[in-house]
Amino acid sequence: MTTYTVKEIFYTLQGEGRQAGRAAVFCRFAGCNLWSGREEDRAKAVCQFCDTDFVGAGPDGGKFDGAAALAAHIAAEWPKDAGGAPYVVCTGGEPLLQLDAELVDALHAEGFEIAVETNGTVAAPAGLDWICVSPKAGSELKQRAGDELKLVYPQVAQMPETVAHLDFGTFYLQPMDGPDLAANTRAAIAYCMAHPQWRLSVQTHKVVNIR
Ligand SMILES: C[S@@+](CC[C@H](N)C(=O)[O-])C[C@H]1O[C@@H](n2cnc3c(N)ncnc32)[C@H](O)[C@@H]1O
Ligand SMILES: Nc1nc2[nH]cc(C(=O)O)c2c(=O)[nH]1
Ligand code: SF4
Ligand SMILES: [Mg+2]
Repeated sequence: MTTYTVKEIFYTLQGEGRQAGRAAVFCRFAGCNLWSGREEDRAKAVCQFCDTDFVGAGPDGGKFDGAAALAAHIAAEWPKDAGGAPYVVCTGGEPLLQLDAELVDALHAEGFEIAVETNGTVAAPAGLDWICVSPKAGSELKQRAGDELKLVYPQVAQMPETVAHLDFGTFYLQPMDGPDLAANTRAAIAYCMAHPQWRLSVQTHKVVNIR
């Protein structure tokens, strides 16, 4: 039986991209292939700008034995008899290191539409309902099609021109959060206005101060 290692599970609104504003259960898997998650390793990591703690187990996290057990735990976070389509966002860390066909089936059996937020270095399993790929400079992109491509901007070695031709429904620039957020936002706005294929993705959950 597969054991899944989960940092946290929580109910909130999707803050980013095309589904922003939609109620969702977030399942944040522990671990990533582009950074250990330890601050002392950040400067030598492939991905150095991560805004997320995905190490260990936090609220409602831990180890889950089997897809059915994890899917049941996720389903328990969705409000009962509330209407709307149950929606789960699998993120991390890197969710595709753990999200497999068994878990896809188990989440569908619980009635969920399944979204994933991935760095694209691992091909997605079949059957996902929404694929968001966020390419990272210095990594090899294996998942080259999906519903939205959401590029954190700017990344000098991964500018929009390098991925604009890929097979995605919508193309987003998401300003890199950190000390230069204001300047990065201005630069992303200028790029989108000069290249209308691209749209701006604001991290709205940070603006309204929810998880
Ligand atoms: C924490 S990642 C987890 C999923 C996956 N590992 C990935 O990178 O797509 C979730 C989203 O946050 C984005 N992100 C991470 N750090 C960011 C930052 N400092 N500013 C803006 N977006 C960031 C990622 O690019 C990704 O779209
Ligand atoms: N509200 C909210 N929306 C999000 N969209 C993507 C997130 C992520 O960390 O993957 C995220 C997150 O952490 N919180
Ligand atoms: S790939 Fe995603 S989870 Fe991993 S370090 Fe980068 S932003 Fe964070
Ligand atoms: Mg986040």
